[in-house]
Amino acid sequence: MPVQISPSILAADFARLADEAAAVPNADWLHVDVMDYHFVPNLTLGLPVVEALRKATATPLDCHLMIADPDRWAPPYAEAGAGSVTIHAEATKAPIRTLREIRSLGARAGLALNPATAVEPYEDLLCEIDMLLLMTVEPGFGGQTFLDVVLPKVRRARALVERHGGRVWLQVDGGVTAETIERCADAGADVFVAGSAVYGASDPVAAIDALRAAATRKRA
Ligand SMILES: O=C(CO)[C@H](O)[C@H](O)COP(=O)(O)O
Ligand SMILES: [Co+2]
Repeated sequence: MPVQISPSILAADFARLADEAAAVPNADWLHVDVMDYHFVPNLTLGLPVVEALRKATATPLDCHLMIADPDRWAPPYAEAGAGSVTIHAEATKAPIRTLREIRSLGARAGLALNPATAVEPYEDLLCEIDMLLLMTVEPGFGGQTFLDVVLPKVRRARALVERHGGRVWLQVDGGVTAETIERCADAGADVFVAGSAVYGASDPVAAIDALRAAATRKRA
């Protein structure tokens, strides 16, 4: 699978979201961080903004739900037209039911793991998901420092994914820069979220090209 880059609008100007989406035409996805003050100590945006963004851009939306009770709140994001909906393993009480519902509504289903959550207990769920998201910062805020301590888990996750046919995408999120992306790609990630490294750059298009080139070099 070719490298994919998913710029996080968490680092964009929330007053100009349609323009900010248009500023990254070379992005594969637009990463939308939904936070609720409960699962994480921050509040961002929700369904109405996702619905509005869906109409404002042709780039598929990669919704990362950092919310309590995703079993109740995740399916509407798929109904709203998100291309991918990711729920946290630490928050769901019925992952299989919720992941199946997301898929049945036409979206790709993702499962996210916090930095300290082991991947091995979720091996049997790989057949229920299209993407595994490994957080490389503690969730809640953009602009944090990449946690190298997660890299061995990325390698173990890649091995598990390959053992199950290699179909599941492996996403890393948090502190991904032109420098840290190489280590992530080397460990086996193939979908890269980048907020500050894209929207904090003077030229977001060039920043995406540079991230993609660095990751592709390492995966080759
Ligand atoms: O899920 C997230 C934080 O919880 C964000 O997607 C992530 O932090 C991206 O921002 P940056 O690239 O600036 O770290
Ligand atoms: Co995110």
